[in-house]
Parts: sequence; structure tokens; C-alpha cells
Amino acid sequence: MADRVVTLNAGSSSVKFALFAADADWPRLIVSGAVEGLGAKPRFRAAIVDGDASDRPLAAKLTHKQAIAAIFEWIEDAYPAAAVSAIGHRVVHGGLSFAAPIIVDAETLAELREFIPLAPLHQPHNIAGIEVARDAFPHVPQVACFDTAFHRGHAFVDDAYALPYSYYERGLRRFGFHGLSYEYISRRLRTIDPVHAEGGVIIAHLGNGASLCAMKGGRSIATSMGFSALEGLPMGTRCGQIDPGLLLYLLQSDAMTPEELSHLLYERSGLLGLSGVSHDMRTLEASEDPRAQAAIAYFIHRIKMEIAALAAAIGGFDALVFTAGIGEHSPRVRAGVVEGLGWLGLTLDTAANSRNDPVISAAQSRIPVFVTPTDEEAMIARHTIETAGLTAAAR
Ligand SMILES: Nc1ncnc2c1ncn2[C@@H]1O[C@H](COP(=O)(O)OP(=O)(O)O)[C@@H](O)[C@H]1O
Ligand SMILES: CC(=O)OP(=O)(O)O
Ligand SMILES: [Mg+2]
Repeated sequence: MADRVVTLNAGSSSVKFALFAADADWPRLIVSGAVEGLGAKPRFRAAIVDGDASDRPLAAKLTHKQAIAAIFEWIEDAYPAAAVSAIGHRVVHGGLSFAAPIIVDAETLAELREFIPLAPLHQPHNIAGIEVARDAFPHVPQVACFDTAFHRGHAFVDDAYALPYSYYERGLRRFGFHGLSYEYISRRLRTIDPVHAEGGVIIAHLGNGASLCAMKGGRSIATSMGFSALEGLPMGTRCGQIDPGLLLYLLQSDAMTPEELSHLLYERSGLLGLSGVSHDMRTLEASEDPRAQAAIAYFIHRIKMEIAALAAAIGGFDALVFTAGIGEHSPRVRAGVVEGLGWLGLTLDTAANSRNDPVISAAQSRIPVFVTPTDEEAMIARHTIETAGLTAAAR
């Protein structure tokens, strides 16, 4: 039987998982699922490809570790014969040290813990995933796949903050995130539109976390996120671009503690903070509250501004791609962005946009606009198969 690979993608309130077979040119999905609603009303759901689906509530106070343990129990129950050959983890921060996927050992795990303050919504849960997986499958390689890796190799001007140079040398620089998603889209675009894929491409990954990536020849040149996953676009609960002077003001004049400030910026800001209604775009779009509408308008405005800035970083672009929850499913946000960039030569096909078609630009648009579903799980599986050396055995 072909090797089996499990992937884990642990975020602030959910843990997504998947089981893949390593028996083709590209990982073949067998089952995908998630524990969602952690901290509120957690649910477990799983769907077997061409098979049954399950969806059930879980205990209210479930921790991330317990959620991950429940996922492994389910996999072992559902697939007792499926020897798992490797487990791949999305790890959002790899700092300066990790520019490619690696098999995790005790030393790397200790190093990954050092990045927890740089990604407090993700890194602790990513590490918990590795720990639980190691306990459940002690003899199976655990592969860490980094969100930051795709962006390593940026030029100094796209990597630096204008602090004293010694800070740059210490690693206080712009890392960028969502790299597994960008890498996947970069590969997909090569099959969808090979000509434009080699040119300047801007990808808008608009999910709960949101960022933009400017690529050339399929490689990341610049991105809107920086040292942490706070910079750039406003997000579900994160602030995005902000004046550092304002943070100093909150620390000094409001006497906020660093913990309070962190909570404000990561969990009480963004769409939730502006609207006072929700972090969730679907809820905001359905709301008649003027603040919900203002939050959407702000989101669209910042996306337009950041796209124009990234366009300057790569000397103009030949294609725009929308992906992730909002990018794939919100005609309203995409219309706001594309119509707002009409001066750059983008023209929307309104009907195609309302259908979430793969191409939403009009025939006369100078720049084509795509809607492409992302697949971080498949990218993790691919890296895991390669890093754990399963490819040759599987083919
Ligand atoms: N049909 C839709 N219309 C508008 N927004 C949507 C739709 N479906 C999903 N979204 C939004 O996508 C976001 C979640 O994106 P997703 O990529 O799943 O996030 P995560 O970062 O948790 O992986 C939420 O704001 C959600 O409301
Ligand atoms: C890095 C990041 O923001 O990830 P997510 O979109 O999964 O929250
Ligand atoms: Mg995500």
C-alpha cells in the first residue's frame, strides 16, 4: 500500500487536518476535516473523498492539544490499516533559521518555541500539534513546513525595517507569512496561465488572516506581512498597518501592559474591532449595521492601497489572483478591489464575479483576474512526502 501522510494546520480557533496517499505525482486526498470553534462551541467534522462525512459537537472546554488528540484517535479508528508514514505540520514562523521544510527533532522544537512571541495566535498551537503527533506516532517523522520559507531570499529593501542595521542582523526583519498558500497558487497558476505565471503576479490571500504577495517568475519578491502576522492588511481580529507611534502612546499615556497591547492588536482589532459586530466576513456582509459596512469598506480600501504598493515593488503586474475564504467566496470584496483598481487597467466581469468563476476579469481587461482555491494541506503533504523521502518508494 502507498505511504500515507497526515497533515495538520493549527490556527487560533481551528485545527484542520487531512490524510493523503503518496501514490501519485501529486498527493491524493483521502480525507479532510477539522476541529472548529475552539474556545466557543467546538465541532469535529471529517469528509472522506467520495464517501461518508461526519460532523459532531465536542466538549466545550476542549484545548488545542485535546482537539489534536481527538483527530488522531479518529484517524486511527477510521483507518486502522493505514500505516501513517509521516506527519506534516504547518508552522507559521521559521525565523531566520528555516528556509525549507525539515524533520523536527528536540533541538528544532526548542528553536521553534522561541518564535512563539512572534506569532502568538499560531505558533503555540503548531508546536502543540507536533508534540501530540510525536506522542501518538513516536516512530514517524514529523515534518515542519513553514509559512515564512517561501519569502526567504527577498532583497534587502523588501526585507528591512529602517532601524539601526544591527537590528536587521539580529533577525528583526520582514518575514512574511501564508507562504504555503502562495507556493500552491504559484504552482497552480503555471497550469492555468503559464504565460502570465512567469510575469509579475499579485496574490491576495484573504482569509481570517490576510496578506498579499508579489511574485515574479513564480517566486516571492515582496509581501504585505512582516516581522509578525500583524502587519499589512486588516484581518478578522488583527489590526494590520498601524503607526508605531500609536503603540508607544498606548504603552506610555494609556499605561497599557505589553499583554494588553498584544491582546488588543491580535484579538480585538481588524474587522471585529472596527465593526463591533464580528470578525467574520459573511456576518458583516449580512449585517445592516453601518459600522459593519464601514469595516468592509476599510478592508477593501487597504487591499487596494497595498496592491498598488506591491505593484511598485515588482514594477507592475500581469495577473491578480484572489484566494482563501474571502478571496474565493466574496464577490463584494473582489468587486470593490478590482473596480477600485480600474485606473491600472483592471476591468471586472460582474456576472463571472458573482458566480465566483475562475476568471473574473472582462475580456478587455489589461490584466487578468483569477479566483483560485488555495490548498495549504496539499502543499504540506507534498513537502512532507519529499522531506521524509517517501517519493521514490511511492512511485
Ligand atoms: N461566501 C462567503 N462570503 C463572504 N465571506 C466568506 C464566505 N465564505 C467564507 N468567507 C470568509 O472567509 C473567512 C475565513 O477564511 P479562511 O481562509 O477559511 O480562514 P482561515 O484563515 O481560518 O483559514 C471568514 O471571514 C469568512 O466569513
Ligand atoms: C499567518 C496567518 O495569518 O495565518 P492564518 O490566515 O491561518 O490565520
Ligand atoms: Mg488560513
